[in-house]
Amino acid sequence: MAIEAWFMDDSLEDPRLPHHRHPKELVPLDHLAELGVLYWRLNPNDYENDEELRNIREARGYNYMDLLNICPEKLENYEEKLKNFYTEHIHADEEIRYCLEGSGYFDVRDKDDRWIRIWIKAGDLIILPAGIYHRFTLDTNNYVKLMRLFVGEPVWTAYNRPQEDHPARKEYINNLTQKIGMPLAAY
Ligand SMILES: CSCCC(=O)C(=O)O
Ligand SMILES: [Fe+2]
Repeated sequence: MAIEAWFMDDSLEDPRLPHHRHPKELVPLDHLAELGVLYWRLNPNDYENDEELRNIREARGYNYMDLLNICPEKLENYEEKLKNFYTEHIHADEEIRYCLEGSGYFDVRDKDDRWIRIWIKAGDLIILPAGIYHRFTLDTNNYVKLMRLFVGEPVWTAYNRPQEDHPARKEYINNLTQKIGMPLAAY
């Protein structure tokens, strides 16, 4: 089954709940592609020898790789990190995450500033473009093991919203406007 994504409700309940709207409003993958979010489904078993992953890394220049276990036992400053992950932010570079075990939610803002929740599970590799507002939370399963990829020396700096004057944000909005072919008054 492909990755699932949906528009979120406005409730302030526990972020680890799904936060579907009622009735559910699912978001098709091509809608995510319009926002510059890319996605692959890979085989997470034996990822060290996976040719598909190797090809993606080669094609996109992802020479840096590390693994991140998000659970209280394995992640230092667990609470604080999770709080930061769930604070809306952008980066100057792509955010590339490959889920090897467990699951979690990447929330991204669409062109109308609505939250889209993307549910990633083992085998899902997603790329968020530089400059897209996003955040991350675990789901009620409370565990994820992620591979992080990067071009060159990794920079994980998060710039919290608002960042309308950040060059990466400006460029992102520019690309988005060109893709859609009309000005975005809201920005
Ligand atoms: C740890 S995965 C996702 C959290 C995030 O957005 C980030 O690391 O910048
Ligand atoms: Fe991020």
